[in-house]
Amino acid sequence: MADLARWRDLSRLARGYRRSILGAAALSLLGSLLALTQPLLARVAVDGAAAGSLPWPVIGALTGLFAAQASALALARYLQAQTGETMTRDLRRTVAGHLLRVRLSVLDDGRIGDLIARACGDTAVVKTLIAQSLGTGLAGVVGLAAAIGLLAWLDPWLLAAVVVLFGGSFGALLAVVRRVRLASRTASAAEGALVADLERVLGGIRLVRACRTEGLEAERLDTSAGRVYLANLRMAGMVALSGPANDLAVSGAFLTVLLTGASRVASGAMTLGELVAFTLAMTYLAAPVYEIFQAVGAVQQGSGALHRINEVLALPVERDRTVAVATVRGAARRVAPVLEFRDVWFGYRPGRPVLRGIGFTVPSRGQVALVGPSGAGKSTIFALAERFYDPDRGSVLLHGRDARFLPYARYRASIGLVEQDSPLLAGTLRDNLLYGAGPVTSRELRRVLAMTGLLPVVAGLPSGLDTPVGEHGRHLSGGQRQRVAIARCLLARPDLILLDEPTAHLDPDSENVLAATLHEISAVCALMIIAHRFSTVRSAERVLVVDGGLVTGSGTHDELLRSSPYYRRLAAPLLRYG
Ligand SMILES: Nc1ncnc2c1ncn2[C@@H]1O[C@H](COP(=O)(O)OP(=O)(O)OP(=O)(O)O)[C@@H](O)[C@H]1O
Repeated sequence: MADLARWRDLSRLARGYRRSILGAAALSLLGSLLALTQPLLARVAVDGAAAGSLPWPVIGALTGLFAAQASALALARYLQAQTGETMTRDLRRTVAGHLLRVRLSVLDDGRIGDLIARACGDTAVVKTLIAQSLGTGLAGVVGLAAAIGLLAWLDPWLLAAVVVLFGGSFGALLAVVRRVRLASRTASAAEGALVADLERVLGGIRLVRACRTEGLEAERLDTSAGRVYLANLRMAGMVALSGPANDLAVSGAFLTVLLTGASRVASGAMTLGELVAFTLAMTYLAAPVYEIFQAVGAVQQGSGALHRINEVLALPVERDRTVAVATVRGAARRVAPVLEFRDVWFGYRPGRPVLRGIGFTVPSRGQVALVGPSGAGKSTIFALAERFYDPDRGSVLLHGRDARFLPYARYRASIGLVEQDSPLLAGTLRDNLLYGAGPVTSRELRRVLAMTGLLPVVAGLPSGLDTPVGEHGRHLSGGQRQRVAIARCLLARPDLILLDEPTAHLDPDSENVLAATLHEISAVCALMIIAHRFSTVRSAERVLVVDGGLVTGSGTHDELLRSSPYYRRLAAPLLRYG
């Protein structure tokens, strides 16, 4: 059953490349057939030479056949390699495209490094499968049948001896091939784990250095590398085992043919030319047998990789519902809140709700501040507002429309997100500002830079907007990164910006710049802020108190100070340090 599924997967994969696979198979076959005619000519040449005259036209034809065979095989190999490369490229595109759309809940659990290994390593294994197996295997089967036919025609008795010897090694090899598949899957999984470990360590290299855990991490990587080594070694052992078995069968067969043949030539039952022709034809038997084994081995290995790729392609992706939704325009857009949570329940794990019936609205202008103790669910509210996750119950509405029925791209175009650590991509400052923004005029860019207080920053950089920001924007300060992230959001012209305020202390100047920026922004679009600073809470038109996955209070700062003892307690540190 599993075998059937494997061949089905393979044939589905090969469907789009049928022409080049068949072309390569035809060329390989042509090479094999050209090879098979050589023993017949060799027999005439050797018998002629034994009789005392060299038949030059036959020798010329034989040389021509050698050249034609070599050319056909070279072309076949190139075509196979090209098909393998094309297929790998297409598979990588498909896997990468799929990974970019995979649901975030899946990525929360999955090991990113392992997914990278599958997208890069396993797709390359599949290439080997294609390059080695499909075309060659097909040609090998036909070539084997033709070689057996020729040998039977030359001498059926000698062939019987050969078949017995080859048959034994065939059985032994089949047993090995099955184990190779399992070992290959283990090796790929171990390799995925190693890449995942490396990705984790390099991603947190500053933490590793600061905690002086290089030795510990090196040990872990050693262990993972050791697992890959062992799995590959086991596979190599099995492949190596099959080699001598094959060689033994081939040597035995040759010896038997030469000994039996020599006595038959001596007794006059066979000419020397016939024995040479048979021996030559036998060498052409070994090649297809080898090709078939290689193909079966490659299919076993490749199907392990294909299985891992199929697992990635089976991961659920964000899919737009096919419901026509009219754009909300004009008055309706102005009247409806830009964002509404209506009795939203959500948990990362089944039966463990983090949000327990959250409800609030965000008007189309002004600032709404979210405050609450650590772990209350503030970031989770942002994650649902961005539709990184879907609510388990209740609904999120954008301009009064249920978010579930809006295309993801359209929904997210309306909502900008500025995370606390404001990750930037490597590239120039301009690249980062315009990332995902669409066409932007230089006037607009200047206006946003002024609004976010970035003009002096840009002026101070060696190449202005074209200065590289370094990996994750490390050449910029935390505050500057935050403002670049805000500017990037603004350039995409969203209706609402979600901003997770930095917890780190800002100097008074930076804090004033940020407060002024937020004030200006809230005049052009709605702003929802996870607030860590008294100044932010104070200037918000509305404050939402989130506690234990519920909104437990709502109003202005002053109203809440009067009405909510809990808020008073919560705001005390803000009042003290803000
Ligand atoms: N990706 C996740 N997978 C599983 N649980 C999560 C995940 N993210 C958050 N949680 C859990 O959900 C709860 C709410 O977390 P959340 O980050 O929303 O709180 P928060 O109010 O933003 O906290 P803080 O102010 O400390 O950032 C916490 O118990 C947290 O452990």
